[in-house]
Amino acid sequence: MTDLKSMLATWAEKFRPHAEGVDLPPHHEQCLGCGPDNPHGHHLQVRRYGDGVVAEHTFDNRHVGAPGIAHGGAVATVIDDLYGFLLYLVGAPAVTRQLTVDYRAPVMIGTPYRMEAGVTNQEGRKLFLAASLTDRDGFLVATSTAVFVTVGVDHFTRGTQ
Ligand SMILES: CCCCCCCC(=O)SCCNC(=O)CCNC(=O)[C@H](O)C(C)(C)COP(=O)(O)OP(=O)(O)OC[C@H]1O[C@@H](n2cnc3c(N)ncnc32)[C@H](O)[C@@H]1OP(=O)(O)O
Repeated sequence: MTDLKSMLATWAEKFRPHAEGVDLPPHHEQCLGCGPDNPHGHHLQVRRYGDGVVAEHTFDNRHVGAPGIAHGGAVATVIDDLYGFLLYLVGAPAVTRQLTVDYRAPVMIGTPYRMEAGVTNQEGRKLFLAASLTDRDGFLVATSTAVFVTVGVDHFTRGTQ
């Protein structure tokens, strides 16, 4: 299990501008969205793309809802985690206050999708975010918006009390 101390020790290296196209580091090793050591996780790999972030992602049989189709909650999980990489570029930790997903078409198991996310507006502590998921033909499968609220490190100590 990732402890808070080791997670925070790596944050200065994460919450800074990263070069275009580079792989961004996971939030921590056990993160459900991107942690490489979480056997139940999505192992999302994300790159900086201009002012936003991009990932190519394929859902597998651990994430099935209806046969052959990704569970909507799994799709929302990955989108939520993708937003978490924008925080590196913003330069401050934040958490999801509101997340909406418009499921325009089924997300198929075993099919690669391109996911993009960016910041549409920032007002004080509030970050307004948007994301999209498209297939290889550029067909729009899902769109999303979210409101994240920046928090201090003390927010994360709650999980260790
Ligand atoms: C390190 C990053 C890892 C990223 C991993 C992926 C993301 C995640 O999974 S995060 C986990 C899920 N999210 C959570 O657990 C968060 C739970 N919620 C909370 O802890 C609190 O509600 C928290 C911290 C978000 C906000 O609480 P608090 O600090 O009291 O702020 P609060 O005053 O309620 O709201 C802050 C501002 O947001 C505004 N706001 C709240 N909800 C909304 C909304 N839906 N739309 C627009 N604005 C909103 C408020 O009006 C307020 O605005 P202003 O400052 O102008 O008055």
